[in-house]
Amino acid sequence: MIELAGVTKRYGEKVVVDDLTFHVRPGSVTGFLGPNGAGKSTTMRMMLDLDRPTAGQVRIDGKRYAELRDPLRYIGALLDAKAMHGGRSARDNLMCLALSNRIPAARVDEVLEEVGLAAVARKRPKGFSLGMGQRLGIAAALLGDPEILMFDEPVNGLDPEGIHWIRTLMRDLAAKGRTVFVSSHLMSEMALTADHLVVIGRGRLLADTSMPEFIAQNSRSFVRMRTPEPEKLHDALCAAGIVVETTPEGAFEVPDVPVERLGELAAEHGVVLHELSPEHASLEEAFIRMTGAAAEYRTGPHGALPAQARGAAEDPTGHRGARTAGKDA
Ligand SMILES: Nc1ncnc2c1ncn2[C@@H]1O[C@H](COP(=O)(O)OP(=O)(O)OP(=O)(O)O)[C@@H](O)[C@H]1O
Repeated sequence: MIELAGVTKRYGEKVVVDDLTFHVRPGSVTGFLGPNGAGKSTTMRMMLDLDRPTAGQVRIDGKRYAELRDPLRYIGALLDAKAMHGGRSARDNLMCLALSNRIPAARVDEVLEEVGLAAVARKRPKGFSLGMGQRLGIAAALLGDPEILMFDEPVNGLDPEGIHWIRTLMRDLAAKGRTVFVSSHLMSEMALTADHLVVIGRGRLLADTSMPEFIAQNSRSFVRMRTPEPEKLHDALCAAGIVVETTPEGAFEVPDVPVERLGELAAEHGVVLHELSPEHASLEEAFIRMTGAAAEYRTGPHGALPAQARGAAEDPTGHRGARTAGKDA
């Protein structure tokens, strides 16, 4: 279990992590989501005692990191896959870590096997592909067989096989009762992996919720209807007890009614339809809406602009209730 209480980090005047309080529990994958620059890596660094909070506390199984005996046996982390010594073999890199943390040497070969790098164990990481580097970083995280695992953007730059492998690994670790904490800026990725979500924007906590709850709240299904006779359609739907929302463009969005029933109703009342389409709110867009006002950089018509220069109250998607058709996540 990882516990954060009022954790804050300032660099000069800038508050990068702002009073974060949440728990990361065992037996599940907790996704740590936020747009670029939200403060995820800084938070993870503070969890690992690589950065000191300006205020607040982090506890690992009730203890401060510095109080942990053999910390790699408690908590293993992939923060920066390039952190390995490029001139030493993959095996030697892990061997150094093992020796300095009183981990048996035999464990090095075990983890190399587990991450699929046994064949290149004697090669130097500087010649490794991005995916091989990530696997080596994960081998280091697994070395102490820790109860808690932390991965910072582990799928970045990986091919589909590598992504699938990491997803499966995280799910397996959680199924074995481990605490798995993984950061990402992609909701779609988390929807496939995480049981629980902690969302931050500009260092602040925006959501701390189970994945099913987030999906239930944000993946609303509805039918979009457009007609040149809006009043007639509106009256017909209201007479049938159906609640509609009108978009700024004048379309109707009707939740929780089958598309067939709406088509039949329109036909019964002789209403001409120009559109009748079932849609889902995408989880990715729900996430963008949630974090949009808190995003540090957003793409404007002239490229990326600091968000504060664009007015924080503005809807980041450019229009109300942005939604897309198609499958969630
Ligand atoms: N040592 C530092 N000194 C000053 N500012 C820093 C320092 N480290 C991070 N920051 C700033 O803190 C903010 C949060 O950075 P952080 O890397 O934690 O975000 P992140 O959510 O991990 O983003 P990304 O997804 O882009 O990695 C950024 O504005 C960054 O520029």
